[in-house]
Amino acid sequence: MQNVTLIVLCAGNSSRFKHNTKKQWLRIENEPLWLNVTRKLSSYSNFEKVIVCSHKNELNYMKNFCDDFTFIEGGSTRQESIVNSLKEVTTSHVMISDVARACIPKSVIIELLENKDNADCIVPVLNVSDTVVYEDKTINREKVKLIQTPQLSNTKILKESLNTKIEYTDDSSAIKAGNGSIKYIKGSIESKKLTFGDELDSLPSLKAPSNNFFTGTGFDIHQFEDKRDMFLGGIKLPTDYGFKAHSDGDVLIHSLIDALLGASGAGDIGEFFPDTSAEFKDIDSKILLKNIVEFIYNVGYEIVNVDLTIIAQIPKINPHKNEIKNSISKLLGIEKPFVNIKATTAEKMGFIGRSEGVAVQSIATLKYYDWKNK
Ligand SMILES: Nc1ccn([C@@H]2O[C@H](COP(=O)(O)OP(=O)(O)OP(=O)(O)O)[C@@H](O)[C@H]2O)c(=O)n1
Ligand SMILES: C[C@](O)(CO)[C@H](O)COP(=O)(O)O
Repeated sequence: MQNVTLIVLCAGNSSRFKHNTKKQWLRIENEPLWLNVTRKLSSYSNFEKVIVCSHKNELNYMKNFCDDFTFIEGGSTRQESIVNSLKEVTTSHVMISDVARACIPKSVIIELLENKDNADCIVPVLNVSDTVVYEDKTINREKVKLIQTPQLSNTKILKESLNTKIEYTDDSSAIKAGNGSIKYIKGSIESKKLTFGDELDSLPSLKAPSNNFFTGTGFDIHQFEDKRDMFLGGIKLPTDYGFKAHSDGDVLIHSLIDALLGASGAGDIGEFFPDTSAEFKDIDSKILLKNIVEFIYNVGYEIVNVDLTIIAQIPKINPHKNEIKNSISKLLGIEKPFVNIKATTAEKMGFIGRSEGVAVQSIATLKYYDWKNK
């Protein structure tokens, strides 16, 4: 066993990527990119521990995918994510890689490890063969290096070097600033970092996402309460009673959220928005749905269609169906024909039949974002 921990940084926002799906969640067949990258890197050597540093919104979801790694919540910058992850590192050395470098060859990992004791930080680099202009002046390209990851560092020295308020863009810059020694090894074109949305062609060796469909169901029920506004499907209905709830009580949106979470395997509404939290008291459920829709797109899905059945003795739903459909279509970011709203009474049976409340049953279908065909 190498006295080395592997950290894969997956906590970024992909803000320059500008696809609805974050780059770490692109699917390679059925596997998210972060898992594909971490599995490949961890198979290249005998690491003592493998840490996956995850965005706080995705930490619990990521944990569903694999029991073999340690999952750590990242910070708001790459450096903060490293500092958080380093708290779990007890080995003498640590290898840190960006998930955004998806196709690192095994030879780079082997060479890094072979050089482990030759400096405080071992860094793969590429030389530059194009002319380089800096602020309108052509500079000596022989002196320019393109710095890649993974970088292999002495853990103690890296921890000390990062005990600073200065933000470094990579580990070697921090170690160098603390007068640590650096050894450069040959990097690889295949290790190119995926940064911008139009760079997807830089992953030719990765397989396209599977064309599977994913289905989830949702169900929610709310009792009426007098003198409350009634919200259903994100619109306000003209009644003098609403729903008893911790939030605004939009039973349709809550049911739909559960269907979306079900289809993506992400748990249920209570895991995202606990009804014990003051933050969600009387909250507009449209905000909750927008949050979940962003999550669903971020983690690699597109919404195919939803079908919602409202079970209500009162109020009458038919006059409002079209408005609800428009509202849901807008909130989900899908065309109206892919949102179906049905309504039925309970034939005066049971508590819904006695006009004590409303239930909504939902089904949602998702597919993976097809990043190969964009
Ligand atoms: N708070 C952060 C920011 C970045 N990273 C990781 O650091 C690497 C840097 O690559 P980059 O292309 O900058 O990724 P993002 O930060 O996601 O991209 P952007 O800056 O465009 O939002 C990525 O693996 C990213 O997941 C991280 O773990 N935590
Ligand atoms: C660490 C890094 O990959 C080295 O090239 C790079 O600096 C990280 O990229 P970012 O865009 O600064 O996050």
